[in-house]
Amino acid sequence: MCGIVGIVGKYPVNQALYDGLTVLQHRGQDAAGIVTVDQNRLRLRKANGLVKDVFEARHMQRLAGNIGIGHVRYPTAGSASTAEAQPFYVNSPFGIALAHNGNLTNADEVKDQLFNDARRHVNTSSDSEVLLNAFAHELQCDNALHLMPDAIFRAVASVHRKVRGGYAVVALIIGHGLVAFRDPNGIRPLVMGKRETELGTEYMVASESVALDADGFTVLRDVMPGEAVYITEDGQLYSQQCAENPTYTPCIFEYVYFARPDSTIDNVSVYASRVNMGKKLGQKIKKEWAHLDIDVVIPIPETSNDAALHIAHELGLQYRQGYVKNRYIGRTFIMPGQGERKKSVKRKLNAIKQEFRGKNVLLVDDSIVRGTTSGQIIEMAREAGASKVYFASAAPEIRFPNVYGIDMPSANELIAHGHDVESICKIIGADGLIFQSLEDLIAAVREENPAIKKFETSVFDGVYVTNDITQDYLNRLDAARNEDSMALKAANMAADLELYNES
Ligand SMILES: O=P(O)(O)OC[C@H]1O[C@H](OP(=O)(O)OP(=O)(O)O)[C@H](O)[C@@H]1O
Ligand SMILES: NC(=O)CC[C@H](N)C(=O)O
Ligand SMILES: [Mg+2]
Repeated sequence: MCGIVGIVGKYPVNQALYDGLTVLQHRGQDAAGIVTVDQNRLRLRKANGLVKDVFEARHMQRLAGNIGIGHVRYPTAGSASTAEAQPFYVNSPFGIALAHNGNLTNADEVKDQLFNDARRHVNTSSDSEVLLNAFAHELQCDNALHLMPDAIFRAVASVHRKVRGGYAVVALIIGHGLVAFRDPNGIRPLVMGKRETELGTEYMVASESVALDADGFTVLRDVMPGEAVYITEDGQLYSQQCAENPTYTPCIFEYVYFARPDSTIDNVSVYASRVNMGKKLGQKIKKEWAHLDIDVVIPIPETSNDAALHIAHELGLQYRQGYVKNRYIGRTFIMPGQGERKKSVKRKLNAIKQEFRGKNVLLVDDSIVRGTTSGQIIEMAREAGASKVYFASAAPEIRFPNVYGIDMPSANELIAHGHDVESICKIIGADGLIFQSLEDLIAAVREENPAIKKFETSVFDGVYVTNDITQDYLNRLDAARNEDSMALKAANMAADLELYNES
């Protein structure tokens, strides 16, 4: 789940882009990049690493200009090479840079088509470079010296017809301005806002509203599924629905795990949805586990904190922060490779013994994906002296791969795949395990915005909203991106000479 930002300002935007990316760091920890336009030229800095490490003072000085976009990456396609850090760039037409959150499900076909139709070469294995070329190709078809808003919207409409999957996009077109668009199902989030200055209105788009808050922009609204927004260099704002049959189907996992609680996505406060998840799961526990003698509720920091507190309230039990989180270690789930993830749990979390000794504890997490966290955390609870360790997950069992921008490519790596609750409980070593039902999860989020009738819930139910996911596709995805093939790719990567090679 990457993070994207874009600003059309009246003053230099480098610092605001940097600050926006910093508060979106939880969406991608692997690479970061910024592109600005200065005197008709694109200025680029991108590299692997956290925002604070990628941009040094000398890079920030180079990133001049009042208009720019930025990206933090969590790879879901291609490799982890610096060459696949974003934004990507093509020089024709006009000079375009693009940043993408999401994942295309027909990138290979589109890539072949672009070569056959337009002799366009895509140099990396990133689906985002394919998306950029698809957009550039459609803009090129117009053949005008300067594109009017209608031409840009026509190009986005053609992109919607040709590419499939999840995508929220920001792009810069030299001599024109910033274009932002969202896939026709609205799987990935995108919000826009504005800020008044003495020189006029500045506009910003971002994956989450928290980036707008950090930069002092006020939220105007979400970009609608299928909609495109075009803000010219001098600050004229145009928007148009570009999809033929848009549906409002945002990814429910944003609310479960990805987004920050202080963000509002599609008019749903992420925090409020997590409170609701806690309340609903608390009620279920009360009903189904009335016979259990739980002493205390303990969250697994940090995403589960809000849900856990409300489970405790429902049960009338104490909520205790039994684990301390090392603030210098990032999120485990979005780390590349199971080895890294496994090692990081113990470096990241440590138990406070007094909260466990002789007690029956209920540990709460937002979700169980590969079981990396839960298995180790339960072991820690026992080592700290817990008598019984029960476990509750605020999301249902994750049994199916994700194809829209979350790196869960292989069903076999999911702990719930092919297992019922009892056997998952055994594998993670708990004395009892309970999951939220999908119905309750959907209700928890919908309560905050009933206008959303449906969510993208494929990891829980195997229903893919783009209607193009076959077992054959999932098999190919698994073969290309499971742990073993990614490890092999990483080993071979050092031998690749990258086209993008600036430091
Ligand atoms: O079953 P797993 O494969 O371990 O994945 C699920 C865990 O990973 C995430 O935590 P993470 O450390 O990424 O972030 P957090 O600090 O925001 O909770 C999530 O909150 C769960 O704790
Ligand atoms: N998580 C994402 O949004 C990833 C974007 C893109 N598919 C990449 O791998 O770079
Ligand atoms: Mg967690």
